[in-house]
Amino acid sequence: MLGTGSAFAKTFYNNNALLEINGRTLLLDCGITAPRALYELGKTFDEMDAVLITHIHADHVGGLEEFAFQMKFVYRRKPILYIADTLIERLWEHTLKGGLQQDENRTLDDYFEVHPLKENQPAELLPGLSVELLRTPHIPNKASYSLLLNETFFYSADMVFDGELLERLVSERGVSLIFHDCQLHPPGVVHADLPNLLTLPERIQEIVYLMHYDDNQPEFAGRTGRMKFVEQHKVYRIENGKLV
Ligand SMILES: Nc1ccn([C@@H]2O[C@@H]3COP(=O)(O)O[C@H]3[C@H]2O)c(=O)n1
Ligand SMILES: [Zn+2]
Ligand SMILES: [Zn+2]
Repeated sequence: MLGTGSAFAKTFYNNNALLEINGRTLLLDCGITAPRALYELGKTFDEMDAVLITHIHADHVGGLEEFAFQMKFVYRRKPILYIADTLIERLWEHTLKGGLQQDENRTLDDYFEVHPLKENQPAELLPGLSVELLRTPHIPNKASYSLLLNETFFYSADMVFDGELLERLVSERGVSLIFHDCQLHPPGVVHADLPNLLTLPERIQEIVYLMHYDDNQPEFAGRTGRMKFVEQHKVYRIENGKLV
């Protein structure tokens, strides 16, 4: 985990991750703090084979301008950008164009090999890694996509609590591991809050790991039921859909 913090956290970096599989690396969201977090882990943008964006908030896309510029002018390579088809225009027009456009014609395609993803359609993003985008509620009228990785690992984008979805993912889709954003203090208007997550049955809590939390997270040690916190800069090994 590059970071496990909320958008406003200062002692934790933005909730971004590296997914490594068969020698390839996917950057999972690229927030404002991603360049710094990579640097502290001794990694460079050149080590990323692709980046996947869940939704357009700065803690998930704010590092993309530096990523694009470094890849173009330092590493001289076009990385793959995986993103929902519905977000492509918005990402360029509303987030990146101001910094990246240098002449009239320069677009997202000049910096990234853009691979649009469709929701509910699994795609193999790296050899051995399938990803299905699930549109989950975050901000009204603003698309945000959680991820189903290799059919077994649910990684929430920012989303409000949806206990029924989690139940269905476990009982009908065979999900065996859940990393979920968690706002520690209610009310979770645009995120799942801890009291809501604590209403999950224990058998689901057992497989839930909490992330995207505020700086006061240490105060909540021992107050998360059967759920555990995802830890920043920790490497998690996942085999057959389970942490090992
Ligand atoms: N309608 C909104 C929009 C945003 N926010 C806060 O701003 C943050 C943006 O990044 P985030 O990680 O989605 O968390 C959002 C809320 O803290 C919020 O609380 N309500
Ligand atoms: Zn966020
Ligand atoms: Zn968000």
